[in-house]
Amino acid sequence: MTLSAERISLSLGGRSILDSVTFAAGAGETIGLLGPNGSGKSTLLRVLAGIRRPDSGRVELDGEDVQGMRRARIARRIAVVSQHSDTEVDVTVEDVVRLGRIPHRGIFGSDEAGDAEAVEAALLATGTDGLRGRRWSTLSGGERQRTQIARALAQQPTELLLDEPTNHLDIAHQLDILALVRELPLTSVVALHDLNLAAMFCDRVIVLEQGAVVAAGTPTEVIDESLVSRVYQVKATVTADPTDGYPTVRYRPR
Ligand SMILES: Nc1ncnc2c1ncn2[C@@H]1O[C@H](COP(=O)(O)OP(=O)(O)OP(=O)(O)O)[C@@H](O)[C@H]1O
Repeated sequence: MTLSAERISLSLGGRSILDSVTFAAGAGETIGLLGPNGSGKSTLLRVLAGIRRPDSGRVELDGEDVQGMRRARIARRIAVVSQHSDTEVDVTVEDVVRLGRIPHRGIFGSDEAGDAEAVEAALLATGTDGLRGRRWSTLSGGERQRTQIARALAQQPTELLLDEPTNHLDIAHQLDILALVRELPLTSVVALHDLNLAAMFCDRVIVLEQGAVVAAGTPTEVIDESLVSRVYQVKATVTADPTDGYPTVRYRPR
């Protein structure tokens, strides 16, 4: 269960958006995708999910080219939580989570017991079981985000791609969602802005700047004062947390 990108390049509107991006996520790894606004994180996630075709390079799922795979087959493997997941129809939380089961429906219908079990497990894991009957339009931003993550989990993917999943979440839910992602036996690629959370929950991080990978490795190897200053143009003090050793970033005013 590995997802890899090999020299992915993509231009949009005459501008280079992804520039020869290469990386491989091993089975069960949580990879943090870091980089400033507009550095190409969401675009790379879309390419990894087979939603956007790169100009050159290839994405492989267990060694197979994603571009050659049927959509339904990709959807049984890869679940995506995008930044602006929304729904036009005013359905309930449970209905949204149940959408995650669509890729598993065969021509002879679905495994109803399996579907119900997956939906239940996803609701429980994300703490949305208490919201199951609530209408989407009545949910807060954080509740919507957790519902979308539940939908992705109900899909029972082997790879999970999340675009800023902690957006809108309070601190407790940020910690809970990232702990959950890390504990799941899935390969996850997570776009994140918060370097401290990335340090706490990612096995490895990849840093993009103007579409190119400028650093990659464990959070301890990558997240340091020079990176924060070079890539984000922010002065910071980075220390190793005395308890767990993770790099801890304290920003200075600009
Ligand atoms: N369809 C498009 N046409 C032209 N430019 C695009 C298109 N989609 C994205 N871009 C540009 O590609 C660049 C990368 O965008 P992307 O959304 O991947 O960045 P990001 O790192 O996810 O940013 P953020 O942190 O702000 O979410 C941006 O400059 C964006 O304006």
